[in-house]
Amino acid sequence: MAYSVGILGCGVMGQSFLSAVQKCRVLGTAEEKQKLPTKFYTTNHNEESARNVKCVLQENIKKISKEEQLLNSLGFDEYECYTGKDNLKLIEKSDVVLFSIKPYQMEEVFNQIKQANISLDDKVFISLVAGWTIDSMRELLNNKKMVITRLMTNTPAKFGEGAVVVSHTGDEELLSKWKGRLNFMIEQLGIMVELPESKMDAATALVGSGPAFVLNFLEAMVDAGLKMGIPYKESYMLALKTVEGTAKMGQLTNYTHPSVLKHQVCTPGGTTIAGLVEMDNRGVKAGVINGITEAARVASELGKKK
Ligand SMILES: NC(=O)C1=CN([C@@H]2O[C@H](COP(=O)(O)OP(=O)(O)OC[C@H]3O[C@@H](n4cnc5c(N)ncnc54)[C@H](OP(=O)(O)O)[C@@H]3O)[C@@H](O)[C@H]2O)C=CC1
Ligand SMILES: O=C(O)[C@@H]1CCC=N1
Repeated sequence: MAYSVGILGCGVMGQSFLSAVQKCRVLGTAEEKQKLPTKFYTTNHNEESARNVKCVLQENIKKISKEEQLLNSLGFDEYECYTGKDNLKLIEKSDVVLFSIKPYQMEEVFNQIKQANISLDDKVFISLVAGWTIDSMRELLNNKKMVITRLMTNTPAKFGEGAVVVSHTGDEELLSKWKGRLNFMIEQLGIMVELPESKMDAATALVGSGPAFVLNFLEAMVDAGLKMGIPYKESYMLALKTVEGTAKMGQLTNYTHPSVLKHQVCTPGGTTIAGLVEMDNRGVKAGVINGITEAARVASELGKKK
């Protein structure tokens, strides 16, 4: 069944979502493409950003296909970019609506939707918005039946390299109709796990904010290389490959506990244990744990600030 997707708030994350889905639309098999939307609508706050979304996506396609193809030659039946004033038009035209506006913009937009009296039972709402619970969305919409999915991912999702946490809710019959297609579309963002919605604030901290934490560590590694006289580019390349290689090693050893892999690097009386002890003295590990749990605490507060 052909279906349409509207991205309400097509900024950093909305564009990441579109880029990942678009990549499969361009490169996927015929069977895969059948599970993806054929029509896309997007809204942005202002006219210039709305126009820019189309340019960004056209550029993406050129990069993926390495050919001068046009959006409409790639199996997109329809593609339109609106401004925030047309959010209701986007919702009316879309079977699935992805909300990727900021948390403080949600209440106004949801009130607009409620006042417009659009029939919602056959629509699917997906929210990427940190802190907003499914219950709070259902309450504002006064709808108990429709499928509402919460999604948390991160900026690497743009390249299909995201970590994704998803929770689906809604009427059982509607869910069974949609779940397969929604999961296939969402899997284009990266590795996906389904968890209860109660874990979404934790996911927001670990996954959503995660790239910034990893980049903070990476920046420190690059700076350390520079301090020891390694030129910037070489320092960045080496630090990046060390992070990437270590991440892959975790996967390739079937998720062997990090402490076991860490032990393999430590020569008695050697460099690594000296470095680790110094980092422990400076509270690096406790700082990371406290930083991530503090991010989760803030996530739990975001939906309450109305
Ligand atoms: N950034 C991240 O790493 C992650 C963010 N999130 C969540 O994703 C959501 C979006 O974040 P992010 O993409 O970073 O934010 P951005 O500011 O990049 O995107 C928000 C978009 O919403 C548009 N917008 C604003 N008001 C309206 C309106 N009334 N109607 C329609 N569109 C509107 C803006 O338009 P314009 O371009 O014209 O300003 C903008 O493009 C947030 O809720 C955040 O919690 C989740 C995971 C990771
Ligand atoms: O910083 C934030 O609030 C958002 C949510 C996760 C990543 N960015």
